[in-house]
Amino acid sequence: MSRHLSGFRTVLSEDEINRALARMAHEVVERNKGASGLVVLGIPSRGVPLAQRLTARISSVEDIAVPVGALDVTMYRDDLRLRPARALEPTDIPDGGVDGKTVVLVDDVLYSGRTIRAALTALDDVGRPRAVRLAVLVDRGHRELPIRADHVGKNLPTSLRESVRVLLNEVDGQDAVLVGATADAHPAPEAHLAAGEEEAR
Ligand SMILES: O=P(O)(O)OC[C@H]1O[C@H](OP(=O)(O)OP(=O)(O)O)[C@H](O)[C@@H]1O
Ligand SMILES: O=c1cc[nH]c(=O)[nH]1
Repeated sequence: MSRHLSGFRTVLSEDEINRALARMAHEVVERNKGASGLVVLGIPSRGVPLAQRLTARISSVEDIAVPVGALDVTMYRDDLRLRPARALEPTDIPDGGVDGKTVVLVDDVLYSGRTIRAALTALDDVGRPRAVRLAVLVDRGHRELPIRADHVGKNLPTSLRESVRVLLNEVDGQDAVLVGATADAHPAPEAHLAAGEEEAR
């Protein structure tokens, strides 16, 4: 159980996160038939350290350096007016860019899919990859857009009233994935609640 959040239960421990990332790294290499031509981009905030960890594992599997960076999607969101203002985070595209490369986007949680839609639009302003793939630590369901992940650490069926919290050492001083009911963190999209749609898919 987390030391930080009462009412939340642990669904992935530090060891389980490490194992999930190791598996995902092998999957990425398998799908790409190696690690050449890959560019890994994390979506701030916690997607960035996850991208760095995933890339380190891919590099060690294949024994080549894989470029890793960050892609901020803040200004590309379609819900800017519906959410509290957020600070911009750095975008850091590795030397060599993304043109003709296979970009692996990395995020901690996949939920409505709107963050990934924004990432695809942000990527348009960076270049034209050969392909874009998506790796997420947790897929909690409840998509609002036709977006799916290629590599998933854990599929986690959730209620719309629950929130998933990913804690990472680099940011939080602890590795864990927690789920719990909350009134504040990731409210369910209004449309779902208005329609009375509540429980796990
Ligand atoms: O699929 P979606 O509905 O877009 O939700 C997923 C996004 O929500 C969280 O980010 P959040 O906006 O909470 O900010 P964070 O990156 O600082 O955690 C999470 O990190 C994903 O980026
Ligand atoms: O529960 C959720 C939903 C979106 N993003 C998160 O980090 N957690």
